[in-house]
Amino acid sequence: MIRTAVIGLGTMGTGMVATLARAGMAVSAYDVSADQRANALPAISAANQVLNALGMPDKGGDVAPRIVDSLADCVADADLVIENVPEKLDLKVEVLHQIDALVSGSCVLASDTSGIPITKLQADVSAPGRVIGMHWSNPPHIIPIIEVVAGAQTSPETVSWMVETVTGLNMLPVLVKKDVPGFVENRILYAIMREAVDLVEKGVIDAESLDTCVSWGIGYKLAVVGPMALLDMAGLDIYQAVGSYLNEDLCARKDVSALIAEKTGRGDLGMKTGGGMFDYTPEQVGELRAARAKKLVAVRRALET
Ligand SMILES: NC(=O)C1=CN([C@@H]2O[C@H](COP(=O)(O)OP(=O)(O)OC[C@H]3O[C@@H](n4cnc5c(N)ncnc54)[C@H](O)[C@@H]3O)[C@@H](O)[C@H]2O)C=CC1
Ligand SMILES: Cc1ncc(C(=O)O)c(C(=O)O)c1O
Repeated sequence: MIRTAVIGLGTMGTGMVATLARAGMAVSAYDVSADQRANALPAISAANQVLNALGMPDKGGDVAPRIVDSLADCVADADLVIENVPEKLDLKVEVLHQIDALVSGSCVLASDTSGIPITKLQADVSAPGRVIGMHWSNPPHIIPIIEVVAGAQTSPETVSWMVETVTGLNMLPVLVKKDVPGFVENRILYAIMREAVDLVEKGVIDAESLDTCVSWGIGYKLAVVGPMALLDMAGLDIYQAVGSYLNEDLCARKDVSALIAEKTGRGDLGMKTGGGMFDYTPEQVGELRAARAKKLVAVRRALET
């Protein structure tokens, strides 16, 4: 049995814990915040309900995840530690450094970073060969892909072990061949996000209609026909013709838009604070999560056929 420790129980941590436990791993989890630790078990239980709806085999039996109040206790005896703290380079380097001092020489240190190059995260660790990117997608218990990313010093054995481990979770490992910022998934997502925010900011479309356009247009289509296959479906001549006047007009700003900077500056971070691009009551947050999970389960079922 693989013993896994999850560090950070925010948006990503609890669904991850449910997925790992479900696959038969012994899971312990830690968050620096007592509130987050207190809220973790109900969130893990909600994720488990979704895994039931997905028909995921339960290899975990009676072994419930342990939520602990010290990092040392959490990672003691772990074969795999998944770092899942906020996306700040210094914080991640510090947390990995602390974990490194607490684990055995064979423990794999994985990071769920959204796109910080793994080469930067392994620089301050005693055995950099065991550090690897394990990038889940939100909600982590529903979206089946996990990007596996080697840094410059990651060993081939760690990469093979991670690919096998991800497969054992009933997830789809996607091996990223170069340690580029954002890996693959977020390079694509952030190209879309930059253009989407720019269109709303410029008043070309309102936020709600933008979502309708993307979800029922390219979102729906790309789930079935990936971008490379879509080129062939549309015709490369069409892409050549449209790209030759459109590419130069697309948003190419290097900073993050003022609209987002203003909102984050005010603490409007989205569902976790009750307001972001849209507003939410606590009840609506719960209802939206459940409704979206139900739809994602149905779509995944349909796509798997
Ligand atoms: N939110 C998303 O859609 C996705 C996020 N990620 C990445 O996953 C990581 C975590 O993201 P979220 O869960 O969204 O963040 P979050 O802010 O919701 O949760 C982070 C948690 O880490 C805890 N924490 C902070 N410092 C800590 C420390 N020293 N030790 C233990 N716990 C600590 C916080 O209390 C918080 O509960 C980030 O690197 C993020 O970029 C990856 C995929 C998707
Ligand atoms: C806005 C945003 N940023 C990062 C990620 C990620 O995959 O790291 C996600 C996600 O959906 O998983 C995201 O929505």
